[in-house]
Amino acid sequence: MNTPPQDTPAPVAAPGAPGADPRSQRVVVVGGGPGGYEAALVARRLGARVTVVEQQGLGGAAVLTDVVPSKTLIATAEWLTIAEQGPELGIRGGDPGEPRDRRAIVDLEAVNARVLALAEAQSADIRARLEREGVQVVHGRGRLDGPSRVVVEHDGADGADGAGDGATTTLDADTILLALGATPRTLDTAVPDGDRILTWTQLYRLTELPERLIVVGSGVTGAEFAGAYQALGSEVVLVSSRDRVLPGEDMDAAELLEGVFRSRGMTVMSRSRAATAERTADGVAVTLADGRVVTGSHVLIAVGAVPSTAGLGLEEAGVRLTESGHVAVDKVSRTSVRGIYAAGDCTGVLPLASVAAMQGRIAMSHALGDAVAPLKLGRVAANIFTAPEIATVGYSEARLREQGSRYVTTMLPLARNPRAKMLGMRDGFVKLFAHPEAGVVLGGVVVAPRASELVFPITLAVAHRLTVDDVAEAFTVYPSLSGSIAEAARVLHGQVR
Ligand SMILES: Cc1cc2nc3c(=O)[nH]c(=O)nc-3n(C[C@H](O)[C@H](O)[C@H](O)COP(=O)(O)OP(=O)(O)OC[C@H]3O[C@@H](n4cnc5c(N)ncnc54)[C@H](O)[C@@H]3O)c2cc1C
Ligand SMILES: NC(=O)c1ccc[n+]([C@@H]2O[C@H](COP(=O)([O-])OP(=O)(O)OC[C@H]3O[C@@H](n4cnc5c(N)ncnc54)[C@H](O)[C@@H]3O)[C@@H](O)[C@H]2O)c1
Repeated sequence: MNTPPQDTPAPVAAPGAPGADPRSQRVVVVGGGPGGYEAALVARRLGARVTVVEQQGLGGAAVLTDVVPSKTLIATAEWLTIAEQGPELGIRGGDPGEPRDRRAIVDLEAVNARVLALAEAQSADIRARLEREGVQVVHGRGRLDGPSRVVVEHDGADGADGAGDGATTTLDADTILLALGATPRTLDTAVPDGDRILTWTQLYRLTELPERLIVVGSGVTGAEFAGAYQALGSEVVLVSSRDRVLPGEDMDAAELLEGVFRSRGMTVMSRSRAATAERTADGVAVTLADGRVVTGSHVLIAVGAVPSTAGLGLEEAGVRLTESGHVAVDKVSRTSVRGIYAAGDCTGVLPLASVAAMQGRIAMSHALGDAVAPLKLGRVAANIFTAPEIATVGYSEARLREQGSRYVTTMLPLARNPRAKMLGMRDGFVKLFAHPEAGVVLGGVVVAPRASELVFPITLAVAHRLTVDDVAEAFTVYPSLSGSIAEAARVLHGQVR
């Protein structure tokens, strides 16, 4: 898990505490992604008058272009990966065939239509929920006009606001939450055209599978899409500027995944920085910094994201931004301006939907004088939706080493687990980290199909400071994949003194 240090602006008093009646508080949330809409619900529950300003659609990038669409696409890829086991498990004709043969059975237009319909429906559900709870939703682009006012610029796209091009609405606020999110980082020398040179938000317009997809960037986004498109039937070249895929993740997990990618026929180019991407007569050409040229039918640029904080009057209002343009916040989501909070990807704390939502909830509890516990990054659970999935929780091994913490660890290969053998699963492992004397579980990594579901017992152990003996003594079903978690805890029992 990646846990960048948090900036700590000078402490300021919570505007709603102590004694202020939340019902007299006007809260304006700018940005309706998980950071914003979860916060709006908490603020309403605490009795405040709440307005959410959103320019794109409720649910934000998480629902409309990032989490929901990518995981829905990956669901189709996952079915094809499972079907590969068909012949081994005695199913005649169950094998979807070599990746290139899948082009005949995958209807990408139908896949993407499903993806987009699901995202739209979820966005509509969130809007309906907010309105049902009494949150006012205003469509438009919000910007700060000083420390306690938001001006909304309308583009006329939402008739419900009765506002047209150039019209503005002014919202005065006691508390403002900035939940602005981020957008794909692009390279000046690889300008996306939405057709052959693509960002991840543009992938869902494709009606046919890319014949040969070049993925630039081997972070979580690049790895997830490279794996998914390969499973769907595209030939995939993954261009990684670093030594290995997933440079920020558990090294054993990243090495295992890279091995799986290669064994499935993916070309993984490490220490290869893309310098330019250009259209050719029938596709694209990516030129690497060392002069090599990689050709393909399409290229996906997945080189990170930039916070959506520019041009919104933040610094003019006194909100301190970091060098990378993120809003500097402390562990209760306060910015450098009293009454202005920030949550989610625009803060750069840890770009996950779950963390954004938690930061937003914490901000509102703090602002409105409710009980609040600061954000604890050492407990976050995350998952990389590749095949196999990589789920992590708590402290990573890199972090434990970095901070000089003493720990004991064990890693059990999934191939030894009886249920995994029955299911024909080979690639994966369970790894636990624990304190060498107290035996408290500090973190863990699960690499397995559906690791996102399997990791929860470790999440509970980390959240409640359970020991390896607590985990080892709990019953697990026989046979089950989660049996490996209890088994790993039993191994660690012998190492804890
Ligand atoms: C491809 C991909 C897959 C991902 N998958 C996962 C995953 O599986 N699990 C996970 O936990 N995380 C995942 N993430 C990360 C996750 O998407 C983000 O952490 C999450 O979206 C952050 O939520 P947010 O509320 O900060 O911002 P966003 O979801 O980006 O929402 C911000 C909203 O604010 C709006 N906005 C911005 N500026 C203004 C303005 N001035 N006025 C009005 N509205 C404005 C934007 O239009 C947007 O709708 C993924 C990211 C990517 C790129
Ligand atoms: N499943 C999930 O929860 C999920 C999925 C996707 C993203 N995310 C979140 O988003 C964050 C960002 O992930 P990301 O992958 O979008 O960005 P990232 O910044 O983590 O990775 C981008 C990668 O691109 C490489 N790169 C940059 N320029 C390059 C070039 N010119 N040529 C080749 N490689 C180049 C970088 O070295 C880096 O490794 C993650 O840390 C994660 O928190 C989460």
